[in-house]
Amino acid sequence: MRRHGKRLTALPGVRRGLGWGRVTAVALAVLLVGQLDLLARLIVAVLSRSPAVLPLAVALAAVSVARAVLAGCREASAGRTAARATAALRYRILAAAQALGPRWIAGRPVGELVTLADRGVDGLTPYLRDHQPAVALAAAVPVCVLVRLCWADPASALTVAATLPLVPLFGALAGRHARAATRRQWRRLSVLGGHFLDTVLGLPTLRAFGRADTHAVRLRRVADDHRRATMSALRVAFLTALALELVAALSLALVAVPVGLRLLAGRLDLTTGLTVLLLAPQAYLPLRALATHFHAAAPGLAAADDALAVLDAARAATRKPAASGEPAVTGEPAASGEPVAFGEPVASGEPAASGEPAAFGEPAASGKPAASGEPAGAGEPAATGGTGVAAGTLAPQANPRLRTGMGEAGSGRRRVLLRFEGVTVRYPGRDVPALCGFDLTVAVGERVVLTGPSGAGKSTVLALALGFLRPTAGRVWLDGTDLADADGAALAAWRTRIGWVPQRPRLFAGTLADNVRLGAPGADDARIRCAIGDAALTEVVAALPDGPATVLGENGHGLSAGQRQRVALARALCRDAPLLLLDEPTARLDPATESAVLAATRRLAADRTVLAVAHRPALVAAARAVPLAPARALVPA
Ligand SMILES: Nc1ncnc2c1ncn2[C@@H]1O[C@H](COP(=O)(O)OP(=O)(O)OP(=O)(O)O)[C@@H](O)[C@H]1O
Repeated sequence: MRRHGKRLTALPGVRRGLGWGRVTAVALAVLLVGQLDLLARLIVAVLSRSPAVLPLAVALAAVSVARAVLAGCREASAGRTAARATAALRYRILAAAQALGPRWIAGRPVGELVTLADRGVDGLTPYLRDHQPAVALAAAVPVCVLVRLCWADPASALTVAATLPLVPLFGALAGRHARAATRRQWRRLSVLGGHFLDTVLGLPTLRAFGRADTHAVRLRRVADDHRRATMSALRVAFLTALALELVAALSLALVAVPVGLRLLAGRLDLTTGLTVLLLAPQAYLPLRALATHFHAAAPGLAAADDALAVLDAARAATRKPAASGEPAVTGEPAASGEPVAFGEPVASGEPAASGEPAAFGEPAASGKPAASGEPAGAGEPAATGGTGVAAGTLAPQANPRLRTGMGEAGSGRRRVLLRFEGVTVRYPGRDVPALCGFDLTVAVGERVVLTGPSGAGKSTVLALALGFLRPTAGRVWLDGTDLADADGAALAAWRTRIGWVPQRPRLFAGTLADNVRLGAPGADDARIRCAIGDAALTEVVAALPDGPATVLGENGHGLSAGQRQRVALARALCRDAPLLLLDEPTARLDPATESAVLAATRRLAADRTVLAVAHRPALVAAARAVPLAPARALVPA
């Protein structure tokens, strides 16, 4: 519990809410003692027909109202705190998932993440709304009651003080089992959520292959596991409550019986006896309530483990390493294999580190490589391109030349936008790396197409360029910034300059225009229409009932796979980004549509940098081809 406490209190409003909860707990404890004290006196006054009845009744009514109002305010505040904190945590989980990227999300059952962000985070409400305020009450009330009992009857106070620790002691013993049981229950629930969503999403496939029944049986088995885990958690909760009731009842008997005997023997006055009998149960009550709230909060705390793990993973993934090597801004030629800093020109046509040929359609080398030792950034005439911008700047519009790539070609020098140096990527749990010692340099304005057999690591290269992955070895330079040095904000800025068409594009429920606008939230209708036209979608959209305003179903339901691909292309084109990353943009298209999309892509690529993956010769013919061999072929046996 303490493990989470500190981190959960860092959520917005929680610290203030807990502070207010502690203050009101003390006030409520004082009011409770006063209320019961007055009640005891009032009963005695009524029995003895004392004239103090009226003032005592008025005082009791006033204290009762004050207590009720304070308790109401406290509950409302706790509810508000919990709602605010859970909303913030949910947002952070989604932001963390976004920072971790699609590869991380794809690596775990999507239903688990949904269950975590939904029911898991909801489970924290009882912890923040009920359990935390109950902790404050459990600390304040017994102390106030004991102080009052000490004053009224020290013998009873001693009995209460001696038996009171038994309640938290039994609670803690049972709590250990409860924590393990609820942890098991939460695990089963997330597995169930994952299976359920996987089954629903894959229902068409399952039905087509006649496997829906088998999956239903599996789902039932997982649901049974969850039911058993839930029953086990409930059993622990019921047994704990029973044990605590017994402890409290026995403890009260130890207080009440002597008080009764002393009352009968006339060794205790009625007011004191009544005060003790009314107050003593109140010392145990908040501790028993705390145990109940603990059981209600336990599932949320189990989910908090997972939520904090996701946030930690995102922090680790986007943390800027302390002393990683800075790129040497020395002005050495790119071919020397040294890292090239942002703003450093590369001689056009000069073989890159990987020994690739000059970019397609670009004039051959006309400029000499910068002499070693010559400062790369400074001292270059502005017209020759790529100068004067500090290394590490991934922000958009860092250099307007990036927009077009013009000028560099003319001057014979082109600035390096992307550079992979001896990059190796090994996915967790895989013996063979996905990429091994990969080298590639992409200059501004270049069009490069990665080719190679399935599994050669083409999509992995794009994931590195997007900053979704970090290399196991080697370096990736994103516009002169080492990917290893790029933190979350730098990567977010870098991605604003990228138009990306993934291999399996994801469309969202909403209008077709909204799906295209996702790439450029401020785009007006004319720009959307233009992007739709460029992606050869005009006829498709015209045939839809409401044109671009037609509402699509989940993941573009209502469009063919090829049409969905083109919507994703339109989204990337609409973004008007200087760098396009295309992962098989024309897969799933018929030859006629493919050539229309290719023509549009080539037109747009004319003033952009393009790194594409393609098996089809049509796209390869329009750019510099970089063949990739599967890494296992490069790894010595
Ligand atoms: N998340 C992952 N976890 C483990 N291994 C992965 C993961 N993603 C990819 N791989 C492995 O890495 C290798 C390269 O995958 P990648 O998707 O980059 O290949 P590709 O060349 O794009 O293939 P295709 O042409 O079929 O899309 C493959 O062997 C694949 O099995």
